[in-house]
Amino acid sequence: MEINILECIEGAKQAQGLTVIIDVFRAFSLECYLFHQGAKRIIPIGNLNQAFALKAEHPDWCLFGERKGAKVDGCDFGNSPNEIAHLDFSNKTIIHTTSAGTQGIVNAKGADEIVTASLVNAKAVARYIQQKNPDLVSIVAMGNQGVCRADEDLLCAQYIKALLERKEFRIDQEVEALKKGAGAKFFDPTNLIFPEADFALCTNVDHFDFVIQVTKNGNRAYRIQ
Ligand SMILES: O=C(O)[C@H](CS(=O)(=O)O)OP(=O)(O)O
Repeated sequence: MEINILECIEGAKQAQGLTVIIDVFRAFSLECYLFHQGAKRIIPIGNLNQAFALKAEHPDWCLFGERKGAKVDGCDFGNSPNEIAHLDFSNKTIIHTTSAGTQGIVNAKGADEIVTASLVNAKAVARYIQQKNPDLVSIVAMGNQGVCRADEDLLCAQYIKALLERKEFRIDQEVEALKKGAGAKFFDPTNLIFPEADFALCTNVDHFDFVIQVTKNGNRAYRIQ
């Protein structure tokens, strides 16, 4: 099995084989919580206008929209797992558009198959890949706004690669280090966009035992396994 780590939207464009699109802070952590809280399916969207048009056609669907970390005006929710904690999304269809995560999905046009990942379901994703045993795996760390490196996404990519290669990886230590690095924004009292509680929710390593798979045409995501 050949495993390549790629980064950002440009990396997603190059991805081939079984492709893992990673966004730890916060898109694909949020999606795990949404499925855990009952969501039926998620529609990943790149373009905001398209997301609003879909919501207008289906007013009962929930629209989650984020740009530069902030909730987009007119959306039902932003990108924060804390914002939706304890809400019931049973049987709901979710429209999700974000700066980085969903951009990765819509740009991974060369992928044979797409699954998303974050620290909260990394081990489940590695197990899924091991079961499928593809020749080629592309792991894409989506980064900040899809254009520059985010340490938490690269960390998750390296963790999944280490699991696939059965190598030791000190994930707890690395997550702790994020508090003073890429995750410091969650602890900055002047920052009103990233709630502190999101850090713990997004770094709850291997909390979920399921995988999120995107359909071949890239326009629906479902919880599998
Ligand atoms: O909402 C988020 O946490 C991020 C913001 S940024 O674009 O990465 O700075 O969006 P996401 O698409 O979840 O990475």
